[in-house]
Amino acid sequence: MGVLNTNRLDASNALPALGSLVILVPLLAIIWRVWRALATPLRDLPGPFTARFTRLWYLKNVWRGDFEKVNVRLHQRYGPIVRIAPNEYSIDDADAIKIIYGHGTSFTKSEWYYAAGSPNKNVHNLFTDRNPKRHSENRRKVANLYSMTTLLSLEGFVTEAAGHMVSKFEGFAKTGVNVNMQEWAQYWAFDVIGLITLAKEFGFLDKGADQGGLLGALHVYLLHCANVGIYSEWHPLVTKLEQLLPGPGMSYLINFTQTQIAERVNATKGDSRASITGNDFLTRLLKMHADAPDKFTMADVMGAALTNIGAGSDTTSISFSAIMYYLIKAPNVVKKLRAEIDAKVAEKANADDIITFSEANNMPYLQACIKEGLRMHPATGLPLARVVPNGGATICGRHFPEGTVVGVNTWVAHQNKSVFGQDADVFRPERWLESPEKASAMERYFMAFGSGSRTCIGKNISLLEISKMLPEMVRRFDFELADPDMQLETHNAWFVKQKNFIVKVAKRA
Ligand code: HEM
Repeated sequence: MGVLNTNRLDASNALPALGSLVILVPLLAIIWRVWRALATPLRDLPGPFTARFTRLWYLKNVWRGDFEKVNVRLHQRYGPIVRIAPNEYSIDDADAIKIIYGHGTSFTKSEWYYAAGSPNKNVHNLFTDRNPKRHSENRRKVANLYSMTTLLSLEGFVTEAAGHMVSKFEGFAKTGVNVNMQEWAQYWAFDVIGLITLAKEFGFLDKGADQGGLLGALHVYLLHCANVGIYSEWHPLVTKLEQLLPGPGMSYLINFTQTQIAERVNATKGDSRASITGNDFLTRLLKMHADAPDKFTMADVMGAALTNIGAGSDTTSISFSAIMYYLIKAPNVVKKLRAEIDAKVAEKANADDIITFSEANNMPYLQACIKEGLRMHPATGLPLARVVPNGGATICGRHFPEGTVVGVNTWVAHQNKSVFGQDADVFRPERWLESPEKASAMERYFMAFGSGSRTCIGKNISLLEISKMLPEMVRRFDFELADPDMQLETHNAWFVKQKNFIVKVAKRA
């Protein structure tokens, strides 16, 4: 009894103490946030009011899925520097690119990137690594594989997948079904990357459907990066919770890649000479491993294969769909483009053959259309966040203390009227062909593939794929929106993906 009584006494004492804590902790948190907002030397910089005190403003707006538009509006309202979180600023200034992203700069990727990789801080990949020395060592190991010279030796795979996509679209033209362009572009992009990397299509084009829940899993991954990245200290816990979600998801991707690697290793019985005869990425990666097993481990082989497969489909399909969308909306551009393609095709020995990369590269208007589509709708839709290095840095004439996070959102950059002209919001490929000076000024602020030492390693893969696929679509088919009044809807979860880009396809009249 006595013991019971004591307990009751303890509990009644504890309650008010707990109550005080419940009030005190949030109060201290508020005081600390207000103090931090007032104490920063950047307090006069503009931005949404709540973003001064909490990252929740940024999280709420990213979660809504249209941050690229919000970000453009913020700069229209507040000017070239806008606060988007207590210690984070979005920048719109072409001169800032060299300072923040230029080769040799000491700016590092921000904590946001931690949530895009493994929660285990000892596991790194090219995209997420925030250690510049280690990143550049690892990038150097594989850079040659992504050079255009190497990739051109894989052009046969790209031709094969383009042929497959064309035959699918011939089928759609016959049956007259509505086609979700972004989805089919993603099936194609997955199968090309499968061929380039493993000499095998994943089966997306064949089946016309997601394989193994991969697309769903990538979507969850992207939602995670975009949102959890803002509170990346929660990354390990949220990752654990996500593992409880049903479906094979990312494990399908990992298992598929692992199986392909194991099959190839078994087939060649570890003898790298047998695999030298092939020329896909895996063959080359296994050869690099055989030549220097300590320097290029099997984990490096797996990492590079996974990078291709994980990063190569959303980006390429969004970009390809964007170009197609703007072409459908601009019949005059299509007319001009077709004239260029037809003239090139007339020089081919066999008009039905898929256009070669060299032919595509010699079509300036085609290249301008690709560039303009990538400008109007770049794949990434959040600021590419970097940490100001020791000693601080001056950006837009303003000193930022070390540790501040700054970034340029590609959507903001590409809508800058002082760089791209008063008609920056119009799809007009001609702007890239008007004068070399103008083109190089725009090039400086063209960030579809990022910038500097962390620029996209897969850029050449995508340009090779798109340069061959786009002219085939344009020269063989007529496209129109299934609903002529359709307003394009997108969702921004790091990548700005089209949601309702549904088209009708007909054989070219
Ligand atoms: C049109 C297609 C593509 C677009 C628009 C695109 C866009 C980008 C952008 C903007 C970055 C910089 C990100 C940052 O600074 O945070 C980037 C980096 C990267 N991309 Fe791509 N990408 C595309 C295709 C690919 C492909 C096909 C691959 C597959 C190999 C790939 C792999 C990577 C990797 C590994 C990085 C990180 C590079 C590094 O930090 O060293 N991308 N990409």
